[in-house]
Amino acid sequence: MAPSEIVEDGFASTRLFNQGYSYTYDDVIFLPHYIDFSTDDVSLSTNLTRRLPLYTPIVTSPMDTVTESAMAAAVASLGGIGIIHPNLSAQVQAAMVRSVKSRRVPFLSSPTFLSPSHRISSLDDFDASSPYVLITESGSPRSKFVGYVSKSDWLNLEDERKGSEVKSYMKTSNDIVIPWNQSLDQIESFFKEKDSDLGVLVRGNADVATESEVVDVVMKEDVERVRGNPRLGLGGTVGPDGGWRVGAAIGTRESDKERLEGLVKEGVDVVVLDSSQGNSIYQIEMIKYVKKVYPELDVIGGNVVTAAQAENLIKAGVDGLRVGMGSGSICTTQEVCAVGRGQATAVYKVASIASKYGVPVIADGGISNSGHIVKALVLGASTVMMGSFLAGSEEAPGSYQYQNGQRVKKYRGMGSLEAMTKGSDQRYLGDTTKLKIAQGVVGAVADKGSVLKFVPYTMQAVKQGFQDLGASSLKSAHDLLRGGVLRLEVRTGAAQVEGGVHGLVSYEKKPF
Ligand SMILES: NC(=O)C1=CN([C@@H]2O[C@H](COP(=O)(O)OP(=O)(O)OC[C@H]3O[C@@H](n4cnc5c(N)ncnc54)[C@H](O)[C@@H]3O)[C@@H](O)[C@H]2O)C=CC1
Ligand SMILES: O=c1[nH]c(=O)c2[nH+]cn([C@@H]3O[C@H](COP(=O)(O)O)[C@@H](O)[C@H]3O)c2[nH]1
Ligand SMILES: [K+]
Repeated sequence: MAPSEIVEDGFASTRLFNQGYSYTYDDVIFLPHYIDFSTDDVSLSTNLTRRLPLYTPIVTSPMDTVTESAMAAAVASLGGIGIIHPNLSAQVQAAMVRSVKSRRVPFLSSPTFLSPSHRISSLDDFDASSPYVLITESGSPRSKFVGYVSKSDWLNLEDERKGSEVKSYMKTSNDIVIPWNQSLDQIESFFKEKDSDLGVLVRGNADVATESEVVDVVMKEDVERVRGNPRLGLGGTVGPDGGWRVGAAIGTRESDKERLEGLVKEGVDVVVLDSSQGNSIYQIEMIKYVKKVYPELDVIGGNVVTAAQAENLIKAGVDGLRVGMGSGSICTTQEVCAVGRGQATAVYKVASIASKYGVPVIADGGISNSGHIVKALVLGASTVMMGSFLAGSEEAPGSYQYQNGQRVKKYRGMGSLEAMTKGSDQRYLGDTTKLKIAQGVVGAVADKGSVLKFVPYTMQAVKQGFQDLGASSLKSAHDLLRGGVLRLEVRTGAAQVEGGVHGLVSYEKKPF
């Protein structure tokens, strides 16, 4: 008798997920399969939506402590994509989309802009991310670059000159202007050639005020910082215009149609309808509206956790689905509303249906390690969306603080009272009730350094997981799972303890 006839090695996915349990990622484990390729042969290329391909299956969460321009540019440079959050004015959200799309290298700064007749009254006029104030003809980024002031130059001015118009002391130089779409190599040679420490990235006709735009200021050390990170080996997520691709989230209210118009004008590549329960008349109407008015734009619906919810949104016309209800690290939806689903089960069920229609699925929330990413992708997701995993990075909005001696960054739920009162009052208060109920918390996450460093390491770990499963691509993983070749088991409480580090007096966990 063959061994397979004597023992049953785990369950096929259909059997495991049809027992009436809501499984989380930690509840389930894959049994290893057969390796006949190296980790370098594993491709994680995928699709975010029907028409938007990615080299890396990473999507950043549209939350105000996770995704603004710097995060979206950095993750796009790694082959993933960022979704700009909507908890700010429509104009600022659209400007962030434009800013991401005007970059080819993930620099971080967002300098202050002034016109030649403005005055600097204190160091507070400099943005924390940049030691320079940039001077343009109109005082906004969208006009001709005329000069700059550095913090040290301003501090070294005699006291009586500090309050005068910046044009009287700014430095001017056409020598530091670099076209926005130059590569890291080209920018590096520029610094060598000009023997300069500072460059200003400019888009459009640098000589004409109304046709030019300052995209960023870059210092020599920025080039070295970006250069010092591991590369994923493939190109970034570049759109047809040569800039990074980027998405944005919107709601389902009437005012969101105007917000969307502004985003489309700036070339947004994909839009996410942001809701905890996407199977609603509001969302279905919004999907139909977007598909009718902007047929070229892919729209992601959600969130959903059941096959029935998913089918409704697919029939309404979505190009991608976001899966997860209450599984996020800052989410209290399951406690507050008694609704949701274990994330492993949710991803498996929704992806099983969505794949029949060719609609890619984003596994959203609950990811805290590379193993969770492997599980999400193998269970049928095409990408993973992450909040807490990215919120402690340099690229996330906000500055680091110290909490009990540890360097941390704030991370909060978009349904927390704090986030709701910041921008989305109207959305949350509904228009009829004044009672605010939080569905999320405000917290902090540890400093993780740059996503340019830890994301490539994480994806290397994901490739090793795929290799152990004998899957050299997402498609092959999904085929093995649906064909019943890949076997799974539920881990008991003791099995979960055994699978973690245990029995040591002390240890240091250094993933790379
Ligand atoms: N994934 C998850 O488990 C959860 C995520 N969140 C996050 O919190 C944020 C907001 O989620 P939600 O509160 O679900 O936002 P939402 O905008 O879908 O809903 C807020 C309220 O407004 C109502 N509403 C929406 N469109 C309307 C319209 N056109 N007319 C009248 N009423 C309308 C909804 O029915 C709901 O009562 C999102 O960022 C979401 O991702 C919140 C809770 C859970
Ligand atoms: O119940 C919730 N209340 C909230 O206030 C909230 N804010 C975000 N989200 C969702 O959580 C996801 C991020 O989860 P992670 O931190 O686990 O990656 C996000 O991508 C969202 O789907 C919320 N869910
Ligand atoms: K939760």
